Amino acid sequence: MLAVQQLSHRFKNGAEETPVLHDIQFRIAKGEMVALLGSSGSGKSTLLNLMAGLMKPTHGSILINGHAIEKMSENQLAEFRRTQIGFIFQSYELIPHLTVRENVELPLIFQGIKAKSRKEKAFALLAKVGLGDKGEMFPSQLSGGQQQRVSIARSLVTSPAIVFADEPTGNLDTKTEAEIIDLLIELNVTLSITFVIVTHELEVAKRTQRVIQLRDGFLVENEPWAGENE
Ligand SMILES: Nc1ncnc2c1ncn2[C@@H]1O[C@H](COP(=O)(O)OP(=O)(O)OP(=O)(O)O)[C@@H](O)[C@H]1O
Repeated sequence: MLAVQQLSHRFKNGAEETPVLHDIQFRIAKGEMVALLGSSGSGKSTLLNLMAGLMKPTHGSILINGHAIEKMSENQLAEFRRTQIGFIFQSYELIPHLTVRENVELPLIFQGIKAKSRKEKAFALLAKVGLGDKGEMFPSQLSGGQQQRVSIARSLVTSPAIVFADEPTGNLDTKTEAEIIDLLIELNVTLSITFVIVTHELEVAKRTQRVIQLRDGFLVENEPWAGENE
């Protein structure tokens, strides 16, 4: 489903070059839930941006469902991201003047899906994330955990091949964090969604099936998680 092959990346600022990722290699199978773990500055965001096609790597390849995304044109990439990739952000990134339902529908508008079908899909997903009765409220009327549930519903509405979550519980208290991870696990199991969860928290990584760990831009661990899968 996702294959990262001999991936290296360096940032260039004038004459100065900053090597950030070094010969990264791993695979993620369909339906896996993987944590990308590493401390601040280890290269997680850079790797995420490369896997999501937001940047081109200096060297190497990223294949999603057999498509080498670094070879795509900007237009192809934009279309690929819209249809195949879901995103969940630390700060939810909901549009404040749209209702919860309209926020979830938004990715479908860009796909030209008709209003009735959009609404049905949005409500079905809101019910799945436990917000079936909140569709006509505005994001500011919801708690942080509920807003993150909306953003999770939005990430799934296009039925993407893979969902990238960037520190999805970074703004939440411990109890809400556990509830959001519970929800992601449930969605992973019931809908076979492939999730990559970027985190610097070991507690979050421990709940996933597998951890891919970065240290100073090198892969240090890429094994099935041996420990407690609470
Ligand atoms: N545009 C850029 N130009 C130069 N260096 C950069 C650039 N973006 C990131 N870096 C450097 O790359 C390294 C990895 O950064 P990255 O943001 O990928 O780490 P991270 O693990 O996501 O950290 P955090 O958890 O703090 O977000 C850091 O040393 C950072 O300073």
